[in-house]
Amino acid sequence: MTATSSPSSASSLDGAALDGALDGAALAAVGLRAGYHDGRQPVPIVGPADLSVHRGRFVAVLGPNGAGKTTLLRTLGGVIPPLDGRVTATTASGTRELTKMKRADRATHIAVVLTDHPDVGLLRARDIVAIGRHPHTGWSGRMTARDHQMVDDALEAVGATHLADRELARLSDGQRQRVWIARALAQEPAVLLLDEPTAFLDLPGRVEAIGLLRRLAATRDLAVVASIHDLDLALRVADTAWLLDGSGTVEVGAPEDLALDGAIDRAFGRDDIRFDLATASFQLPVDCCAEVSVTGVDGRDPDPTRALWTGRALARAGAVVVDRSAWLTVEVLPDRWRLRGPETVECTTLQQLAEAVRAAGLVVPTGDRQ
Ligand SMILES: Nc1ncnc2c1ncn2[C@@H]1O[C@H](COP(=O)(O)OP(=O)(O)OP(=O)(O)O)[C@@H](O)[C@H]1O
Repeated sequence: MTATSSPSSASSLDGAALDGALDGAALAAVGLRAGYHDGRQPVPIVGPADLSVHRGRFVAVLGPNGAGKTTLLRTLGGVIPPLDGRVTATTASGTRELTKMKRADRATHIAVVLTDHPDVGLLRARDIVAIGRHPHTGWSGRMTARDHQMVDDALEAVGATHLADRELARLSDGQRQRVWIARALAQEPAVLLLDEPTAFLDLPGRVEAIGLLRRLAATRDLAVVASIHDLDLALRVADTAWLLDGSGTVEVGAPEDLALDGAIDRAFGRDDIRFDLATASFQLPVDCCAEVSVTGVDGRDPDPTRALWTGRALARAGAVVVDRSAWLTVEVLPDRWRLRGPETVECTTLQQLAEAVRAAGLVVPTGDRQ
């Protein structure tokens, strides 16, 4: 894992160091400090950080509320200038600093999808996507056959061809999000930056949106960088995570490395809510009232899927599953559960099992729970 909180800043970097740091990245930041101005006073939120993303890769920007994800993405997209350091783009014509690129040139390399979309009145989806062609159409704004083809292509890439002639205002949140992504694709960028692309979507919609971004990264050779609040989803699909902990530090690494290293828990965990490595999820605190061993038929290993959901129901009931023999045993059978304790209880649902464990666990004096 690369911790990127090094105190280097752009002022201390010469050209060679900069080139070394880029290493062919489609977008890179060296010694970057991102933040805002309070009057004339700069207020750094993120950095100093060295970051880079290559084409074909999917980076998830993670961190708790207010950690600076939006500020970082806006800075990387050239929407706001860095407080310090450099953001550079590597195109076919070489590596250039973002702040020195013409706006149209930047727009053909980097497309940004933020959360605050403009009010587009009665424009149809196709009209919105066509706006993405502006960096290519020049001052006349006249669309060629190729431009129209690119609009169709972008709509198709996000699965929104059937929405082309619908007014944006009449689409669902998920459909609208697809159109905004299509507009960004119509720019034919190498880098796609998205701020919370799954906001307002239901769970299947979020899975679908993240799947789409991952597919776009692979099939269109795009460098995709997206801030995502769905930690579980992000940890599963991102090639790399940029983890912001709110102190300015950005930890960079494979999601699994960041999890094992404890960085995810450090960034998100609170006194009573911890990131549990065994389940890759946040665990709510429960008052443990009983230890339970879980077995399959005749003491054999249980079916892993049924055991997983059994463990969840037991945890909710305040029981902790242990690997040794315990005062309570749950036998996971193909069609039911058998709880052995002070008495044996047959349960046909996990709801019944949870209730039975609660009842059994509560009568055990703490000192007797070995
Ligand atoms: N222009 C600004 N003026 C004042 N404060 C700002 C400005 N821009 C950002 N901030 C502050 O910087 C911090 C980081 O904001 P940012 O929106 O980047 O966080 P975030 O990680 O995207 O949060 P969330 O997950 O809630 O969207 C916040 O405390 C925010 O209030």
